[in-house]
Amino acid sequence: MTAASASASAPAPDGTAQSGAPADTWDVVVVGGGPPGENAAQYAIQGSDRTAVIVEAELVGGECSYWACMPSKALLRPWNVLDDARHMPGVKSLVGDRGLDVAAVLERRDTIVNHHDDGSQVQWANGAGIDVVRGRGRLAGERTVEVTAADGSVRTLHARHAVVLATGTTAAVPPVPGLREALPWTSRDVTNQHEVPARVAVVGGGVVACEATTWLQALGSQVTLIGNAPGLLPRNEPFAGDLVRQRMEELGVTVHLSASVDRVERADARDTGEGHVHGGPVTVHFGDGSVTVDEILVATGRVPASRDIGLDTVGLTDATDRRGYLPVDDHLTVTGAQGDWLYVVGDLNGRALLTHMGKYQARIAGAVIAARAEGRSLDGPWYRDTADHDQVPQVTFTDPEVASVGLSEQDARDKGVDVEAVEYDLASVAGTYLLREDYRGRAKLVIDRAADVLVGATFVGPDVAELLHSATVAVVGRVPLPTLWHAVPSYPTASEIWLRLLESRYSPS
Ligand SMILES: Cc1cc2nc3c(=O)[nH]c(=O)nc-3n(C[C@H](O)[C@H](O)[C@H](O)COP(=O)(O)OP(=O)(O)OC[C@H]3O[C@@H](n4cnc5c(N)ncnc54)[C@H](O)[C@@H]3O)c2cc1C
Ligand SMILES: NC(=O)c1ccc[n+]([C@@H]2O[C@H](COP(=O)([O-])OP(=O)(O)OC[C@H]3O[C@@H](n4cnc5c(N)ncnc54)[C@H](O)[C@@H]3O)[C@@H](O)[C@H]2O)c1
Repeated sequence: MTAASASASAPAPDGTAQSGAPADTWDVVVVGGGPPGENAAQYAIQGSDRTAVIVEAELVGGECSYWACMPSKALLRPWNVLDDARHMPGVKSLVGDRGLDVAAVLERRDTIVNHHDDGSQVQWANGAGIDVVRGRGRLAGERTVEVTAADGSVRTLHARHAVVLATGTTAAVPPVPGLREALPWTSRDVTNQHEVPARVAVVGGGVVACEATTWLQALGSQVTLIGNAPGLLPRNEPFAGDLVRQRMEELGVTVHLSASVDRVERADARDTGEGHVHGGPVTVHFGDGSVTVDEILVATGRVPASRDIGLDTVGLTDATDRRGYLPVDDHLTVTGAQGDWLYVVGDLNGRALLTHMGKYQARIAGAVIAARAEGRSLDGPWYRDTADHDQVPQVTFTDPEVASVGLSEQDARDKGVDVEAVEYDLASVAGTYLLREDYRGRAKLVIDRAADVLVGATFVGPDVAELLHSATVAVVGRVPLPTLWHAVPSYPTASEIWLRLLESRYSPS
C-alpha cells in the first residue's frame, strides 16, 4: 500500500480494502479487475497523488489470466513443441509416436493460472497505489458505485474524477433446445479442464472453437467441430480458415461447416464442477446429421456484462447497442453520458475483444482521466483510441497459427479502398525451411493502391506469431512501400517473406 491509497481505506491482511474504512472516496473507481481495469487504474494515477480502487467480483486479473488467454496458451504450447519435435530429424527418433504427458500439461496450466489465487495481482495493485475492494459493483448515481460483497453487505464508493467500467464478457449459450439443460462446457471449462473427454463436440467456428479443438485433439480427445459459418475463423482472410481446417482434418478432427445445431439431448446432465465431464453421453443434432459424444463445448461468442451494472441510475438505460455493448468515443468516454466522468475499457465497449486492445484502451483512458483531472488539453496522440479503427492485430494460436492486422482484402473493398493484394507461399523462404522441411503457410499483404501503404497483412503457418508486429508497425505507421523496401529482413529468417511479398509488387519508376 502506498501512503496515498492507505489514507483512502483500511487494508486487510491480504492487501484488499475492507468495509468500514474511514473514507470511501477515491479519485478513480474501476469496476472489474481484468488487465484493462488494472491498467486504467494504473495510468490514471501514476506519477501523481491521485488514488484509485478496483472493485472485483471474482479474481483480480480477470478472465484472461485464469479462464482465457493464459490457460489456453499454456495448453497449446506443448503441442507445438511435440509436433516440431516429431518433424525434426535428430529429435523425432527420440520422441517416436508418443503423445503428450497429459497430467504434466494440465499441471503446468494450473501453475500458469496460479491455482486461481490472485494474491500476486492484488500485491501488484497495492504496489502501484491501487486499492482492491472485493464484491460486485454497480453504478448508483453519478460518480457513485455500490458494492455488494459475498456476505451480502453493501458499501458505497465515491469517485472524485472518474468511474471506469471494465466488466468484460461471459460465454454465450445459444437458445438451442436441450443445450442449456445439457450443462455444456464453455470456455471456462475447456481452459480449466481436469479431465480429457474421449469424444467432444465443439460448437462454433471462431477463435475459441478453433484453439480449443487444437488442444483437445492434442490431449487425446476425438473432436467433432460444428460451425454455422461456411468457413473457420470467418473474420480472417478465407485462406486462414482453409489451412486450419485442412490441418485439423489431417489430425483426425471431423469438421462440419454451414451446420446449425438444432437440438441437444443428454439424459443425466450433472453439475460435476468446472472442467469435469458434466454427465453422461450427449447427442448433438445438426441439419441432417447427429453425433454422440462425452462432452459438448459451446464456443459461439460472448455476452457483455452490462445487464446489472446500474446504467439506469445515470440515465443510460438505452445506451447499450443491440448486443449489449456500451459504446464509447475515442477518449473511451461513454457516448451519451452527462459530463466526462464515465469510461468503458476492454470487452465491454465491444471495440475489439482482445486483451492487448483492452489494455491499450486502458492506457488511453488513464491518460485522459489524468489530463482532465489536471486541467490539461486532450490534444495530441496520447488521448485518442485510433488503433481500434482498422489497425487491430490478433494472433490465433491454432495449428497453423494465424496472425493478422488491419483489414482483410474483402473488408478493405467493402470500405471502398482501391485495393491491391499480394500473396506468397511462406514455405519458400529459407527461414521457414530451416524451421521445418515440411513447413506449410501463406502470407498476404493488402495494399491501399492510391496511398501506396499497407492496410492489412495476414500470415498463416507454424511460428508466425512473432512476425506480426512488423506488419502492425507498417500498418499503423502507414509506411510507404518504397520505404519498406529498405527495411531489410535478416537471412535466414521467416521475415524474408517481407522481401518476397514486396518483390511481387516491385515497381521502381
Ligand atoms: C478461451 C479464450 C481465450 C482467449 N485468448 C485470448 C488471447 O490469446 N489473446 C487475447 O488478446 N485475447 C484473448 N481472449 C479474449 C480476452 O480474454 C478478453 O478480451 C479479455 O479478457 C477482456 O478483458 P476485460 O477485462 O475487458 O474482461 P474480463 O477479462 O472478462 O474481466 C472482467 C472482470 O470484471 C469482473 N466483473 C464483472 N462484473 C463485475 C461487477 N459487476 N463488479 C465487479 N467486478 C465485475 C469479472 O469478475 C472479471 O474479473 C480470449 C478469450 C477467451 C474466452
Ligand atoms: N488468440 C486470441 O486472440 C483469442 C482467443 C480466443 C478468443 N479470443 C476473443 O474472444 C472472442 C470470443 O471468441 P469466440 O470464438 O467465442 O467468438 P467469435 O465471435 O469469434 O466466434 C463465434 C463463432 O461461432 C459461430 N456460431 C455462432 N452461433 C453458432 C451456432 N448456434 N452454431 C454453430 N456455430 C455458431 C459463429 O459463426 C462464429 O464463427 C473473440 O472476439 C476473440 O477475438 C481471442
